[in-house]
Amino acid sequence: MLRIAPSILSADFSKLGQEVQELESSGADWIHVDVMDGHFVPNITMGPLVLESIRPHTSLPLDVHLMIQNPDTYIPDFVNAGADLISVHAEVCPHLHRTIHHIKDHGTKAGVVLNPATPLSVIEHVVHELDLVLLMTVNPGFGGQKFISSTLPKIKQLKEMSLKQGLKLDIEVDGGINKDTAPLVIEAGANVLVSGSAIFNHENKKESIEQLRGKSNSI
Ligand SMILES: O=C(CO)[C@H](O)[C@H](O)COP(=O)(O)O
Ligand SMILES: [Fe+2]
Repeated sequence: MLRIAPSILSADFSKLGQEVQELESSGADWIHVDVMDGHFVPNITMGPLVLESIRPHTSLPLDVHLMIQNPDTYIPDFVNAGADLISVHAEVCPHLHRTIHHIKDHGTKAGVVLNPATPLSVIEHVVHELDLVLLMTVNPGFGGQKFISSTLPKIKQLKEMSLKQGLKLDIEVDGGINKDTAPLVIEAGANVLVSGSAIFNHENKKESIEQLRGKSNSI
């Protein structure tokens, strides 16, 4: 099932409650929350307190993308703040299996994120334990970057791996997803599309979400 997960990185941070409500009424499936620490990525965004403050404003699943070093330390805080799914970057997890179990032991769904340069081989040993794999289609750190099309074969490869092993795995993509790139990633096998700037720069959020689903061709 295709799901659209708008990233609130492009929202107006002074009214996040209203912004998530509007995304929900515009047809979003999940809310994607980008957590950046200024170390793993050059940008700093939000932490568990912000997640907690938006939690009462939507019943949609909160999809937390941790772009932070030492994620294990902060997992309980994000769980308590209301995360439904927590994804960690393989690049910062020397004990990936342990970290995934740390998330799942809290009753929260677990995902692993791979940068464009990180191969699928790093998740081969844990893929059957995951709820989701998030393939970055830009280098993480900022919204509004250009989609890197050389990531498409990796999406296809992951879809094949998932089919071959009979996994119930969501394949999420993140970065530069808009009405032109959405059909490419869907064709390659992605079923969860994160999109920030394409939704927030559009005058009509409902229309932009429908465009990402391929239900509307208007601009
Ligand atoms: O993880 C991210 C950046 O690291 C964001 O989720 C992503 O960039 C979304 O923004 P856009 O759709 O504007 O590319
Ligand atoms: Fe993200």
